[in-house]
Amino acid sequence: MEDDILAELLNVEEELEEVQGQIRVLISRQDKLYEKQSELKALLEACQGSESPSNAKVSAPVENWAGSFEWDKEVDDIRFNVFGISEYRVNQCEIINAVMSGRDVLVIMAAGGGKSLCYQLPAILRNGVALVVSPLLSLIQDQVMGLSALGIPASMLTSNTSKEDEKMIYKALEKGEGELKILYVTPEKISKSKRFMSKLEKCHHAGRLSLISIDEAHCCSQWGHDFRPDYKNLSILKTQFPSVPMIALTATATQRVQTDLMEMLHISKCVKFVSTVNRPNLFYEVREKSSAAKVVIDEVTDFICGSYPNKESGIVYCFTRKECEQVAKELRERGILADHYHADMDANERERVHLRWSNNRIQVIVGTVAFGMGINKPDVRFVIHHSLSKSMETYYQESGRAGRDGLPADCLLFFRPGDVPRQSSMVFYENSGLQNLYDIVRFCQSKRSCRRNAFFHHFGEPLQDCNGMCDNCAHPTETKEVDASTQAKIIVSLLKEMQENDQRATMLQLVDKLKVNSRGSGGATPTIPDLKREELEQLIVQLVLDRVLKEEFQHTAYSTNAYVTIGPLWKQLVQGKKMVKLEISVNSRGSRTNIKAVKCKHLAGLELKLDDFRKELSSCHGGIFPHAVLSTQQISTLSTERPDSLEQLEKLIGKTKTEKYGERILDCIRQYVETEVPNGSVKEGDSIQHRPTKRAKTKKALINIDTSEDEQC
Ligand SMILES: Nc1ncnc2c1ncn2[C@@H]1O[C@H](COP(=O)(O)OP(=O)(O)OP(=O)(O)O)[C@@H](O)[C@H]1O
Ligand SMILES: [Mg+2]
Repeated sequence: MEDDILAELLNVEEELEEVQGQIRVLISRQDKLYEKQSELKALLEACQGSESPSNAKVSAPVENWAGSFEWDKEVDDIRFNVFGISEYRVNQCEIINAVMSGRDVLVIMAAGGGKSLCYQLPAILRNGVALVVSPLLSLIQDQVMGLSALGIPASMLTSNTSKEDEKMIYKALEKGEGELKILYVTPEKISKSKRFMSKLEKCHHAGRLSLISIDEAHCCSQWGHDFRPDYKNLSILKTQFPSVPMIALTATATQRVQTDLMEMLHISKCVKFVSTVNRPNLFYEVREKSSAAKVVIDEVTDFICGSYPNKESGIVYCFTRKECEQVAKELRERGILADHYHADMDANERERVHLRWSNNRIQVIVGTVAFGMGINKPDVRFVIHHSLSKSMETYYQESGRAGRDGLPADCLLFFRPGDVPRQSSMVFYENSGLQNLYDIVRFCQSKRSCRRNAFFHHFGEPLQDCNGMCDNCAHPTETKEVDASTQAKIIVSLLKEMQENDQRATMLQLVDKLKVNSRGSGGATPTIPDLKREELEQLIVQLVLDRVLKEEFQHTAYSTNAYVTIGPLWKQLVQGKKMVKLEISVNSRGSRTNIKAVKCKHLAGLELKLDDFRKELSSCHGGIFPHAVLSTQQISTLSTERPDSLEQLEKLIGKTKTEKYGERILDCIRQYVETEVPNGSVKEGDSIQHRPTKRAKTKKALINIDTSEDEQC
C-alpha cells in the first residue's frame, strides 16, 4: 500500500516537473510574443499614419532622433571640448537629442556602452540642475569625481554628505545659488527625506529642475537581477514632476523588466533605445578546471603574467570568501599584486582595496559577487571566473566589467562539473534558480558552440558575427561525440538500487562508487566502461541537464548538501527512447590553455610613458583616477599623432584637458621624442618611467587639478 502511494507520488512529482518545465518555456515564448506584438502595433500605427492624410495631423511626428537639431553645435562643442570624446557610440547622439527635446527616454545599452554621457551632456546644456538617482555610494563618488575633474559642477547628497555641503546643495536647489548642474542621490533620499523632496519641489517650481535620470534602472524591477526596494518609490518623481524629462538607463533588461520599468516609473510614452548586448571587444573563453587547486592558481598566474605583463587591471571572481582570501594570497606569493574583496570585510577596508585597485596600485582584485555594480573602471583588461557564476545574466554582468573602454579584453571562466553542486545548493531556493544555473552550465559544457551566440539566444537577440572572439570560434577543440547511453543506464540503475536501500549520494560520492565498481569490486552493479573521472562528472552533469537525473537538497546544521537522484526522464533512457551524447575533447585537458586570447596591444614606448604620466598625476594629487586624466584611447591617439603645440593637442583631446594638463603632456611627448632612437625604442637609461626628470618635477608643482575635496589616495 505504502509503496503504491509512494510510486504514485513519484509519478505526480515527475509530471509536475514536466509541466513546470513547459510553463517556463511558455512564459518565455509569451514574453517574446508580447515584444513582437508591441513592435507590430508600433509598425502598424506608423503605416496608418503615413497612409492617411487625415491621420497625419493626429499621429506623432516621425521621430528622427539622428536628424538636425537647434542644439547640435553646442552639443558637439561640449562632447569634444568638455568630455574629450571625438565620436559618438551607437545611439548616444539620438538619446541626447530625445532628452534635449524634453521626452522621457528608456535606454538599454550594454555595460560600458556610454550611458552616462546620455544624461550628463544634456544636464550641462539644459537650464538648471539635473537629478541623478544611482544605487551605490561608490558609483556616485566615482561619477562626481570624474565630472569634477572635467570641471563640471556636480555634487552628491548621501548619508555621508556633511551638513555644510548639504546646506550648499539645498541653497542651490531652492534659490539657484552657486553653479550646481548635476546632483547625485541614492534612492533612499527620494523615499525617506521629506526635506529633500520639498527642496526639489521648490527647485522645480522655479523652473530649475532640468531632468531626472534613473541610473541602473533595472533595480526597480523584481524581475531584474539587483532589485532594490527603495527604487520602487521612484514612481513619485514622475507624479510630482510630470513636465521634467526622465531618462532611465540600464545595461540589461528583458522585455518583462522593460515593461515593468516603464510602468513603475510612469513613463509609458517614453522613447525606447535598445542597443545590442554584444560586446565585440570581449574574448570569451571557458577552460577545463583542474581538480587540483594549485594547478588552477598556476594557470591563472600564467594567464595574467603572460597576457598582461604591464600589470593591466583585472578581476578574479571566486565562489566563497575564504577562497577569495586564499586565491589572493597565492597570487601574491607568485608575484602578482592582488588583494581580496568580500562582504565580510568592513566597509572601510573594502573601500581601501577598491581605491587602490582603481588607482592602479594593485593589479588584481579577487572578489566574490559582492564586488559588483559599483565598478566603474573602464580599463579592466581581464575578468577571470575561478568558479562558475549562478546564471547567464550574472556572468554577462560580471564578465562585462572588462573592457568598458571599448578596447580588447579577456573573459576567462574556469569550469569543472564538480563546481555545479556547490552553486546549485546555494541557488535552488531562488525563483528559477536551478534553471538559470543549468543554462550557464550548458554554456560551459559546450566545446563547439559559439559563446557569443549563447548570449544572443539568452537575451532573445538575432545572432551576430563573433569574429573569432571566443574560444570555440577562434580555436575549435577537436571533440568527438560519444554515445554514453550505456554508462548512463548504469548510473541510473545504481541510483535506483541506492534509492531502494534508502541511500543517496553526492555527485562526487557517485563518481567514487562508479569508479570502485569499474575496478571490479562493486558487487551487483555492472562496471562502467571507458570513462575517465572528469568525463564521468561531465556525464552526470549532462544527465542532470537532460533531466534523466536531478539534484535534491538537504539542509544540515552548517550547510546544504546537493545529492544526485533519478530524474523525470530516466524511464525514457532505460527504455531506449533517449540517447545520451557526450562531447569529449580528443586532446588531453588543457590543450587550449595556450590560446593567446585577445590580441591585446601592450603599451610600449610613448604610450607607456603617458600611462606613467597619468598614474603619477593621480597618485600625487589624489582625488582623481588615472583614466580621468587621459583615457587609454587618448593615450593611443597621442602617441600616434605626437602633437607639439597646444592647438594641435586641443584638436585631439578637447579644450578642458588641454587647459588642465596640456603643457605637461607636451613636455612628456617632447622628452620622449628627444630620447627616442630610430628603431622607436628609448636610449638606455632614459626610459625613466619611475624617474621623473628635474624638469618634470618642477612642472609638477605648477599643475592644478580640480578634484573633489576628498583625498582619495
Ligand atoms: N563616444 C565615446 N567614445 C569613447 N569613449 C566613450 C564614449 N562614450 C563613453 N565613453 C567611455 O566609455 C566608458 C564607459 O562609459 P559609461 O560609464 O558611461 O558606461 P555605462 O554604459 O554607464 O556602463 P555601465 O553599465 O557599466 O555603468 C567611460 O570611460 C566613458 O568615458
Ligand atoms: Mg553606468
